[in-house]
Amino acid sequence: MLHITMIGCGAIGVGVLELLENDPQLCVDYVIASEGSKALVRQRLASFKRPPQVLTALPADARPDFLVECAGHRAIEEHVLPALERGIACLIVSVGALSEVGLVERLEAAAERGHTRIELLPGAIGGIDALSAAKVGGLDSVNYTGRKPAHAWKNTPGEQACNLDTISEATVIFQGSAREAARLYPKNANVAATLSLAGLGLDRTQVTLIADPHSDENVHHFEARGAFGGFELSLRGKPLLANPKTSALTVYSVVRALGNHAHAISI
Ligand SMILES: NC(=O)C1=CN([C@@H]2O[C@H](COP(=O)(O)OP(=O)(O)OC[C@H]3O[C@@H](n4cnc5c(N)ncnc54)[C@H](O)[C@@H]3O)[C@@H](O)[C@H]2O)C=CC1
Ligand SMILES: O=C([O-])CC(=O)C(=O)O
Repeated sequence: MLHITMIGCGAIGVGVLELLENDPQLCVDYVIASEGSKALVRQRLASFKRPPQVLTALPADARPDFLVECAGHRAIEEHVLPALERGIACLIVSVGALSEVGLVERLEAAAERGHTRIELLPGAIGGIDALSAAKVGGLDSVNYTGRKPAHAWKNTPGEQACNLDTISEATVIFQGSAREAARLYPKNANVAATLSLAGLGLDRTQVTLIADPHSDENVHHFEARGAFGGFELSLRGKPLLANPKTSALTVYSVVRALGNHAHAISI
């Protein structure tokens, strides 16, 4: 059985725990929550058959097989970097955080010192295997379009680009590089950052973001061209009820990654 520690227990974390509850090969022993959310997280986990212990930091003597981050940028600084130094393999969901200058290098250095590894999860997007394989032969272009319901862009610069409450048709709220998208839309930058890291990097990956008052899905579309030929992928993700900015596929992506480590055959 693999022993897991999970950082963050919001929309993704709870979804993952629900799906792992009856898995005999995976056990989440600890959930790391921020001090202010500990009580709420304990309440969320009260109905679980084998609720993990809720702590604010990994105990010094704990040695989980994997630490899974489902919390955000600050959690990478607070928990992932120290865990890597301790030799604990980490799975990261908040890939958008890696757009911060220098963070990729710091994660690599910490993993090297701890003789361990970091796995960036595909989360809400698919086709990352094909894109990163295509990169080996050389890529010419990667263009990504993210289309979400208008209300999913609340509290972002999308509010300055248009009136999200009254637009009557799909409206482009951003066009530019993945680096600029990550700077302006840090909470919606995970897919753009994942495509950039797998493909052409933050400066050469082109991003368009759209607020669509008629959509109830998070639609991720990208087109890649290079020596391998070309491909395009459109993924219409259902948002999670608990957080409409997050697609349900992200939860399944975490469960798949953990299952691949636990089971004899990985796919
Ligand atoms: N790779 C991808 O495709 C996707 C990645 N994400 C990312 O996953 C992360 C989690 O998403 P959701 O579960 O929807 O968010 P959420 O807001 O529902 O839950 C996040 C939880 O993490 C906790 N948290 C925040 N900082 C923490 C810290 N320093 N230590 C411990 N706990 C902390 C919060 O209290 C909250 O309970 C976000 O960073 C989001 O951007 C979300 C969707 C797709
Ligand atoms: O669809 C999702 O779950 C998240 C998303 O757009 C992003 O962070 O890039």
